[in-house]
Amino acid sequence: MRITVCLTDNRPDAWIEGLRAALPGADVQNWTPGTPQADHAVVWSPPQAFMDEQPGLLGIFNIGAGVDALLKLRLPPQALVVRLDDAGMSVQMAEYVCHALIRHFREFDAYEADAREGRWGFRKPREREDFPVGVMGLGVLGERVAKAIAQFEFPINGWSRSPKTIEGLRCFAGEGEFDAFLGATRVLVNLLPLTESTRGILNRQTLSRLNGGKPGGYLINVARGAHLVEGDLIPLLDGGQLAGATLDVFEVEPLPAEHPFWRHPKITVTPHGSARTVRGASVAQIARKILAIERGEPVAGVVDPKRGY
Ligand SMILES: NC(=O)C1=CN([C@@H]2O[C@H](COP(=O)(O)OP(=O)(O)OC[C@H]3O[C@@H](n4cnc5c(N)ncnc54)[C@H](OP(=O)(O)O)[C@@H]3O)[C@@H](O)[C@H]2O)C=CC1
Ligand SMILES: O=C(O)C(=O)CO
Repeated sequence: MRITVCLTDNRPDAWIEGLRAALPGADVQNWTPGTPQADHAVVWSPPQAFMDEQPGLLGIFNIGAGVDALLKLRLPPQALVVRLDDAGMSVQMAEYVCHALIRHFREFDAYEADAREGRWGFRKPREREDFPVGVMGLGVLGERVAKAIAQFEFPINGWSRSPKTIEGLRCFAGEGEFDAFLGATRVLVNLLPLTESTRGILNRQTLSRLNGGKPGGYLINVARGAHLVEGDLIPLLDGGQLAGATLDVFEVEPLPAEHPFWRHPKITVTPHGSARTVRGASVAQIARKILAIERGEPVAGVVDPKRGY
C-alpha cells in the first residue's frame, strides 16, 4: 500500500515517521511533483496539482476538522474525503471557549485593566441566567463545547442543520429556527463548518438579533474567518450593540499587522490556535481508518462534498 503526504505549511517528517510506524509495510512518502500514484493521501491544503497527479486515490485524509480548503479543489470522484474526528481537538476547543466565556462573564478583562493601574475595583456579580450561551454547530466540537459550558450552569442553546435532542441543551434546527436561536442567545459561539450556506452568517443583521435585540451580545468565533462579515463587527461594537468579541479565525490569516481587530479594545485576537491538531492521536486515527478502508469497512468522519462538511 502506498501513502503520499502533502502538508502545506506543516513539516511532513514526523507525520511520515508516525505513519510508517503505525502502518508497517506501507510505503509512505512525502509528495513532490512526479511522486508515483498512491492509494491514500494525508493532506492539509494541498495544491490542485497534487490532486491532478493522484487521480487513483481511495482515501484523502485531512489533518484537520475543517475541509473547506480541500473541497475547493477538483478531487478524484471515487476518493473518500475523511476529516479528523476530534483526535484531541474537542477538549482544547472546550477549554478555549469556556475561558473566553468566563473571562467576559466575570469581567476578568476589566480586572486585568484595573490591576495594571493598581485599582481595587470590585464589580457586582452578574447573574448567569442573564447570559444564555448559544452554540452554532453541534457536531464533534460544538457538542463537546456546549456540554462543557453547561457544567458552569449557563442557560445553553444549540443550533444545527438537523434536529437534535441533547440533554441540558435547548436545541434549535434549520433556517426556520435560526432567529429564535439568536434571540434566545446572548453569547454566541460559532462552530459551524464553512460552506456556501454558512459563509457570512455572522453579520450586522444576525448579530443585532442576539439577546432579544437588546445591546450586550458577545461573539466567540472559533470556526472560520469567512463566517464573519468583518466590516460589520466594529460598528456593532462601537455602537454598543455588541459588548465584545473573541476571535481565533480571520478572513485573511495571518491577520495583517494593520488590521483594526488587533487594536480594538473590545476584541480579543488569538492566532487560529483554539484547537490544534494533535499529531500522535491523528496519526493513530488515520492509520486505523486506512486499514478499515483497505478491509472494505466503513469509517467515521467521511465528508459529504455536496453538503460541504
Ligand atoms: N479554530 C480552530 O482551531 C479550529 C476550527 N475548526 C472549525 O470548526 C468547525 C466545526 O468542526 P466539527 O464540530 O468537527 O464539525 P462537524 O462537521 O462535526 O459539525 C458541524 C455542525 O454544524 C452543523 N451545520 C452545518 N451546516 C449547517 C447549517 N447550514 N445550519 C445549521 N447547522 C449547520 C451540523 O449540523 P448537523 O449535525 O445537523 O449535520 C453539525 O452539527 C470545522 O469545520 C472547522 O472550520 C475546527 C478545528 C479547529
Ligand atoms: O482542524 C481545523 O479545521 C483547524 O482549523 C485546525 O487549526
